[in-house]
Amino acid sequence: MSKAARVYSVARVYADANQKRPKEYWDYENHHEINWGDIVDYEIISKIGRGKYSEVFLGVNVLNDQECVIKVLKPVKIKKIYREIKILQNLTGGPNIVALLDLIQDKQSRIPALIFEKVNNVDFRVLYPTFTLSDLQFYFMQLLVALDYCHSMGIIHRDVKPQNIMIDPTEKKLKLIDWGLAEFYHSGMDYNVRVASRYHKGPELLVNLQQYDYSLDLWSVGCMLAAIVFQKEPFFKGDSNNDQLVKIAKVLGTKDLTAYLNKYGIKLSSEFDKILGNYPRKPWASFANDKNRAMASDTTVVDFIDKLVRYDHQERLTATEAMSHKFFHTKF
Ligand SMILES: Nc1ncnc2c1ncn2[C@@H]1O[C@H](COP(=O)(O)OP(=O)(O)OP(=O)(O)O)[C@@H](O)[C@H]1O
Repeated sequence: MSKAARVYSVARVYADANQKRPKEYWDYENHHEINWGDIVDYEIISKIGRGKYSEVFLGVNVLNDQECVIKVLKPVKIKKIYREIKILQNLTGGPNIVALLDLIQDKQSRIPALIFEKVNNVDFRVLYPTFTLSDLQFYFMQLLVALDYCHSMGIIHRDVKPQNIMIDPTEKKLKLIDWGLAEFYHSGMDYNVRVASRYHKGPELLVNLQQYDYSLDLWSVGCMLAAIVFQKEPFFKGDSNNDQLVKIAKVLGTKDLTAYLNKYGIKLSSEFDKILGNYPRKPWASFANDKNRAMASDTTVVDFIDKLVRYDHQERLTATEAMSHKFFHTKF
């Protein structure tokens, strides 16, 4: 991230969230006090996941017999590690945010590991197909509560996707995890667009609009909701980053994409000349079919998707606005 020569986009909400807080809150490169816990307090039980940046284990805290999740970081830039830790320290205790319980470090390799509360997650490929509109209302509200909280704390998650949302349906609990790509928002900064996973990348990332903000996370929420409602997982399935934009344009149309680029003075890379056609806007109703009719025929949920899945990041509902949408105030 770097200071921009031209400021062309500023967040509609929480633009000064970090500016009004002390430097120690957001300056993760220069302010990092870590009180390392004791590695002997934890034992590994089994491996539960492997990400790009870590290996994740189910563990136990032998002092209190509590299960936990141990995320052993792979060697990455130390700045990225400090950023994830600082963000987790700032957000732990917040609603529907996974709690960081401890930090440990291997004595020899000095490799750090993060200890988290464990969520009895049910895989989204199993869970989402069982959802009713009333479940969607409940869990998407919980997700928005988490996002509104992190945004109000000046933090963009930048990797919202089903794999990073842990849901325990028995306890009706949702936790937003994986803050490894999250970043502090400062207005007038140019950010790296190589964030989020392809299917959930907002148009801003795909057209190289670097002054994006919290609204990036709301695009990803819209993609997730559209995938469930229309039973099309993922909703936009690009074969590459450029193809991802083409897939989006085949739904939202080329005209609105051009208007978006013009509004912020962005020029599309010439790589798109050969692959981007002139597509009309596809009405949401055209995604309804016999299989998804139960949900896709509800006008409130479709209107909600429509207000999230917008090219223009400033047009999308903010997390606060989303929570007031009539979808959440309808009795199903
Ligand atoms: N608190 C938790 N409770 C239960 N399971 C968890 C928890 N934290 C992580 N996991 C599991 O471990 C996986 C990887 O965790 P995480 O996303 O934090 O790692 P990552 O290396 O950043 O992953 P990626 O490269 O996919 O972004 C998750 O998708 C999830 O299945």
